[in-house]
Amino acid sequence: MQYHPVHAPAECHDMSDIRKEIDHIDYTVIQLLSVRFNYIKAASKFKKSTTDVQATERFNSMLEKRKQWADELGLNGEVIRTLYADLVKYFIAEELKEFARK
Ligand SMILES: O=C(O)C(=O)C[C@]1(C(=O)O)C=C[C@@H](O)C=C1
Repeated sequence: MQYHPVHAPAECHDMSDIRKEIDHIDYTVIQLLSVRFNYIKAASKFKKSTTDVQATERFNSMLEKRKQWADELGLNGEVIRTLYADLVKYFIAEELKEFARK
């Protein structure tokens, strides 16, 4: 992902600069989560059962990959894994609602 900061971390003059960047980063992350959510809702079209919606094998491999990516990028992989597990459980609940509507 390309993120274009106004100030790089080392160029921030004060906490206001720091917090503006943090707000901008988090808004970008949440925008992308909302884009991700649209794909989740579209996924239910291709699923034949609630077991397909839950896709446990993909759920587990997807979490492992995020953990690996996080570790490679200097974050705590376990923390990111837990964060994604919580997030995607919410997405699965929404996908199940979408599946029930079709
Ligand atoms: O890959 C799928 O089958 C999806 O529905 C997407 C997704 C995800 O959010 O990444 C959601 C539910 C499944 O548990 C696995 C993955």
